[in-house]
Amino acid sequence: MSASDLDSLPQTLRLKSHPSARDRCTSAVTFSPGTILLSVPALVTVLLPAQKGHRCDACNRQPQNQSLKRCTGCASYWYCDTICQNVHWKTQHRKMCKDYNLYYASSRFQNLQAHERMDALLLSTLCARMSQLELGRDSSISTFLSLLPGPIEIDPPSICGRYSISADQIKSLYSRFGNNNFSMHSHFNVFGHGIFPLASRLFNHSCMPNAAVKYILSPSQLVRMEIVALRQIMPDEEICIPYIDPALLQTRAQIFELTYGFNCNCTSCTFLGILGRIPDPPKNDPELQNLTNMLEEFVRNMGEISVLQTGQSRGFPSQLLCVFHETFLGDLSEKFSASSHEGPYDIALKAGTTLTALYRLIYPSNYPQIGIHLLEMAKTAWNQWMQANSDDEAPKALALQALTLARGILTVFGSEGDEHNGPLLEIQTLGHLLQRRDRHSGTET
Ligand SMILES: C[S@@+](CC[C@H](N)C(=O)[O-])C[C@H]1O[C@@H](n2cnc3c(N)ncnc32)[C@H](O)[C@@H]1O
Repeated sequence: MSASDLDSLPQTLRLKSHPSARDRCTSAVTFSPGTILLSVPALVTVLLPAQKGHRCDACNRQPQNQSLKRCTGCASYWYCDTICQNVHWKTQHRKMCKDYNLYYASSRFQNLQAHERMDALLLSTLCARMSQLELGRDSSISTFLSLLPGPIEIDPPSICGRYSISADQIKSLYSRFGNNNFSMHSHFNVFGHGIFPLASRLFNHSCMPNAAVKYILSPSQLVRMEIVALRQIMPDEEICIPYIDPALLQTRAQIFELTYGFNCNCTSCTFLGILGRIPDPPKNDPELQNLTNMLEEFVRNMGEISVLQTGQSRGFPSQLLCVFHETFLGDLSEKFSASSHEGPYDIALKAGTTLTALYRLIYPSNYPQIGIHLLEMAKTAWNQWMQANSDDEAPKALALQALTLARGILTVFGSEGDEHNGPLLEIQTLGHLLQRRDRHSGTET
């Protein structure tokens, strides 16, 4: 491959060999939590169908107080303004515009499943981009072609537009899709799929990652991916990101094998491997109550570092094994979501407290999902405080405590996605309300 993409690697990162994953990215320095380890622009992106017309097809932002303008050629692509339209036209759309509507309506596209359609559009866009650049001479495309192919060979879908790219080259591009491409999100809601070759080349997976991925949306620019340190990373430590949600405790091994072609041997997988088969959680209330009490107490005494991060299973109470059953987490989240907005708030807060303990066990510290959950807990406790008739100030104290923890975690992750309505803004607003509002008079004190 052209070495240029790796030549532009920040001096703080090193690529070293890995026994089974070819290479691994290590740190050359000590990174503190919240440091941006890498920032790279997308090679190409495609919006989810539900986002079309709501986000700009070039910069992927959701503009406020401004309507998007349609491409006058195909009327199927939307832009903030002529700057975004020109960027997109020059980098990819020119080669697809004329054929897009016929292709989209064709049975060869309509017969595809939703995820295959996203792949077909991303592959078409990648080919359009390649044919507008000099084939193979662009460092990002060379990097993409140097990525490890996925474990299963699948025929590529037929694509939109005509390019001087051979069927073999298209096959070769598509063989890298399943295990290298990214779902992009803004405030933890997925809005599209994107290709970021250098990030794919560098970062292996861990279920206890020390870094996480976020997306920066800016006017007139393609989306940027940033890799953020979740904790202190020491020199020579491998930097890993999560490819999928580590909370998929039972199904993740199969996903790694089928989609990515590896067996994960991170501390979390080692821990679960030693403990063996995960039993079903109890169904009846008293037993469930005992279990949740035990889990919360275990996590309270666990300290900052989870046992799934140390991989040390000695002393882990066997009665707690069933909390790793995916149905346990699923049932708790359902219970919390069902009553966190409209109540009964005490039921939501009880399920939410157990869920916080479970998250602290299965995710590394500062993992953004814990922060998002704590923010929801703070909002629920606020709702309870607003609704209560008594002088009980406990919900307010809980809201403040959850908000402080959420702020700490989400500040490490930093700003990302759309510039409006993000969790950091919600934290600021709720913090302001909690500090200044008197529940009884509804006035600021
Ligand atoms: C996005 S690439 C990661 C970069 C890769 N190490 C390289 O040298 O290009 C994804 C592929 O890397 C390998 N991989 C990633 N994480 C791994 C892990 N934790 N253990 C073993 N292999 C891994 C798998 O082959 C996977 O399909």
